[in-house]
Formats: sequence, structure tokens, C-alpha cells
Amino acid sequence: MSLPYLNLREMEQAAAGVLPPAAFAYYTGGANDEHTLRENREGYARLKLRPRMLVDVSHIDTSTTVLGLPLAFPVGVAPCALHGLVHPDAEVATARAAASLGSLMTLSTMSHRTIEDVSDAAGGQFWFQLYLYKDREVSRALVQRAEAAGARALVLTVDAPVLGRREAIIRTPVHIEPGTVLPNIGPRVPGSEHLDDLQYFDSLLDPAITWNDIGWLRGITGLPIVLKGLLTAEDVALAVQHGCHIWASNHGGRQLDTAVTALDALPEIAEAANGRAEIYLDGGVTRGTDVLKALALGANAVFLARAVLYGLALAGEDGARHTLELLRDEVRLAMMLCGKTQVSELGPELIWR
Ligand SMILES: Cc1cc2nc3c(=O)[nH]c(=O)nc-3n(C[C@H](O)[C@H](O)[C@H](O)COP(=O)(O)O)c2cc1C
Ligand SMILES: CCCCC(=O)C(=O)O
Repeated sequence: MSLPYLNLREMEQAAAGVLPPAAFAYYTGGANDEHTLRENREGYARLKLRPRMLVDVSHIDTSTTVLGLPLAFPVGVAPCALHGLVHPDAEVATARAAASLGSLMTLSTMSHRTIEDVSDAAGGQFWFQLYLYKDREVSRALVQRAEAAGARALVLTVDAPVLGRREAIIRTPVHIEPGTVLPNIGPRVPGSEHLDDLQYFDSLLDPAITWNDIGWLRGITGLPIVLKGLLTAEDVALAVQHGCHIWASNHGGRQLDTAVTALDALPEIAEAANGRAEIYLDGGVTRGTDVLKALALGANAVFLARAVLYGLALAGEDGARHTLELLRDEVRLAMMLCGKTQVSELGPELIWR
């Protein structure tokens, strides 16, 4: 299907016209005054590139690997809850779109579709994002299912011991269709009727999660563990000590407002990791030049959340694919204009100081 949108911003604007109000509030919103949400985008515009000239750019290779897995271009899909709010094919459509382009799907714990269905749709090329439940046995079972279904890594989200204050969804709460069973959550426990659907999910998460739980997770899985939501050198040092990889993120400005952006934190993160762990990043990426900047400052790959959801809302699998294709083509063009022919050539000298 050929879609008319020229860039990710146009897709966002178009999606705003089709999203139901609660999904719009949930997808687009950030915490409190949304300073971090805005800064996630604006930070990219402020960083200036130092392109090199007179380099033969007639052959460009955008491919890379993450944890040994080949990617056709250095962009994956970040975990997002509830793809089924905007499209009946939900996470299966997103996973198919990612797989068709050689990208990588990260499946959220809070999905409409099962881990097994998404694994099939992704051709086995997927990561599973884990929220740690108070009930560790439920988490253990999920980890085992993800591993059995062929997940290539576990992404443990560590920046949400409790959900941030997102005022848009306080006003317009998300409602999950009655009768829908979210496969990784199970039916509601009695006595939770006063909570809306997201508050209920929040009530299952364990605010007591600590570094000791990383040891517990290590003990129950052989998969690589990626910690999503790290923003400081101190935590990166601990992550490396625990044998984990690093996903720099402020959760799309949805958790701690005025937290530093992943992009600003990246230099200290890369320095602390010192090549001992892979580094991924998300937050506000909408242009190929954004991807180049993140890679130049030390990320191995970047991930997109909202932009893929907007594509899904507009045109299902084709829409999610359109988002990823636009960005893939922009990455290639930006590399040509920077005089870089391989992802491995993107280093700090690309950024003007
Ligand atoms: C609607 C929505 C749902 C999300 N659900 C999850 C989730 O289930 N697990 C998680 O780790 N992060 C979740 N996130 C955070 C994203 O993975 C990502 O960190 C963040 O949105 C930044 O990327 P973006 O600026 O491209 O949206 C969600 C974000 C959005 C917008
Ligand atoms: C209660 C759902 C949590 C999903 C999430 O991480 C988010 O909305 O940002």
C-alpha cells in the first residue's frame, strides 16, 4: 500500500485525526508538564552535525547487529502497551512490519496478543519486555514462555516501579474492551473494581524492585538481559557489574518529568559502559539524522515507540512499515550526506561542539 505521508511528523498529525480520544491521550501524553517529552525531540535539533566531503558514497551499508542479531538498519520497535487500542491486528501487525524490513520488534508485557503469536509474526526475531510483578511466579512463567517462544533477549523496564503522573489519562482514562483478556496479565482480581485499567496494571507492578532482582532474573533465564530506563553513569556501572546491557530512556517523558534525555545522558553512559555492554536508546527519534546522532554518541541502535503506533493506527501493518521505511531511507540519505558508508563509521567526531 502506498501511503501519502512524507515524514514521521505528518504521520503523527494524521494519526491525531483518527485516534479515539483515550488512545490519543495515552499515546501522545507525557508526565506532569511534559518538559521531558518536549526536550526528547528538541535535543536532537540542537545537536549539529560535522559532515565530511569527497567520500565515495555510492554504496551505503546501513546494517548492524544487536546482541548478535542482524538488523538491516539500526532501528527497532520499542515496547508499547496495548497496540490493540488502535488496530485489531495489534502487536502481530507491528511485528510483521518490523520483520518484513529486517528490523526488530520488542513486545511489551502489556500486549493484546500472545508471546507465541508475536514470535510467529516476527519470524522469531523479537525481544520481550518484562515488567516485574509483585507476584514473582507470574513473572517467572512469563519469562519461561518468552524464552520458549524464541525471544532473543529480555528487556526489563526499570524506570517504572510505579507509573508517572500522566494528566491526560487521568482526564480521559483508557478502557480495555470488556471481555478482552490481556494474555500476560490475566483476569482482574476481585476488589480492584475502583481502579481503571491502567491503574490496575500499575497495582500489579512491584515498587520494591532492586538490583537483587536482577540476580533472581539471571537465575531463571539464560537470555541476555537489557535494562530499559537507565540515565546515569552510576546505574550503568551497576548494570555492567550485573552483566546486563543498557537501554537509555526516560520512557518517552511519561515517568519523571524534567529527567535528563537519553541523548544528553548518552556520553556519560557510553563512557561508563566503556565497551563492556551494548547501548540502545529511545525517545523523540523522528528523523534519520536523529538516528545518526545517537549512534555517533555511542548507541548501537535506536528504538521507536509512538511513531510506530501512529503508523499502526493509520494503516495497520502497512502503516507501521511505512514509519520504519521512512526512517530507514532517511538514515541512508543522512549517511550519504555525512560521508559515512557504514554504521561503524559513526563516531563522536560527527557531532559539532
Ligand atoms: C503508548 C505507550 C505505551 C508504552 N508502553 C510501554 C511498555 O509497555 N513498556 C515499556 O517498557 N515502555 C513502554 N513505553 C515507553 C516506550 O518504550 C519508549 O520508551 C518511549 O515511548 C520513548 O519512545 P518514543 O519517543 O519513540 O515514543 C510506552 C510508550 C508509549 C507511548
Ligand atoms: C500500565 C501500562 C504501562 C505501559 C507503559 O509503560 C506506559 O504506558 O508508558
